[in-house]
Amino acid sequence: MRGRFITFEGGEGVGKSTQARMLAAALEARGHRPLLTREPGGTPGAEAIRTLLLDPAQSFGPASETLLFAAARADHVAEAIEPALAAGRWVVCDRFLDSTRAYQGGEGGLTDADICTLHAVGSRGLLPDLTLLLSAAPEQVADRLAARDGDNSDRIGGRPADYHRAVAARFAALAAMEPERFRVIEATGSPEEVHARIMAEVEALA
Ligand SMILES: Nc1ncnc2c1ncn2[C@@H]1O[C@H](COP(=O)(O)OP(=O)(O)OP(=O)(O)O)[C@@H](O)[C@H]1O
Ligand SMILES: Cc1cn([C@H]2C[C@H](O)[C@@H](COP(=O)(O)O)O2)c(=O)[nH]c1=O
Repeated sequence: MRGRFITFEGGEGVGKSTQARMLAAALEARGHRPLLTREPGGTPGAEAIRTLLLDPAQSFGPASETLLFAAARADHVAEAIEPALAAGRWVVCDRFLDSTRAYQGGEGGLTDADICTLHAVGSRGLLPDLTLLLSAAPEQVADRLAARDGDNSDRIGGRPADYHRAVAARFAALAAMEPERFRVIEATGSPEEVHARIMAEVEALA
């Protein structure tokens, strides 16, 4: 039986990586052998593209930035995600297509339709079974981010607050457009409290 594909989405510092690790551990405790992975990245080639994309010393126009995310994803899907799903493993991925739609869509580069076309060509249109959108106001996670990053934001995380507000609005719009795939998870409270909300959604999937 094909495995399940679960993605975590949301803005900077809302707790996606923390919750992805907690979900993978919970699945392991239930006897699964999940693949825990991330974007951009997850394969040697995609990790190399990640280094380029997040390097503050690099500069890309909106279209080239979008194409690089799509190229990294195509490699990740072909080399890691699809083989794991085909082998019956669950895949837990920290960011995926919806991050490109929210971060690069509407920024003067490619349209949402263009991004979905690229995904159809590069990654055979693979969509998650469940997308967990972690939601918290930027001011609610500002302390977390400051403690984790200090002044060391990457090329995209370091963009102005207005950009990140627009990203949050696009995530919310995507979740409203696809309620069958998305679950919006309140990301405030302790990691354990957020994890319990997530497990309630994952139980419903299994
Ligand atoms: N529920 C929580 N309460 C308090 N701190 C948290 C919580 N969840 C995560 N953190 C801490 O906040 C910081 C950001 O969390 P994490 O790296 O999981 O977020 P993220 O969404 O993956 O961020 P980014 O997209 O910027 O990589 C980390 O230092 C983490 O330990
Ligand atoms: C997949 C993807 C990511 N981004 C941005 C979002 C973040 O600023 C970085 C990734 O860093 P993280 O610490 O691993 O969350 O990249 C993006 O703009 N578009 C995408 O498709």
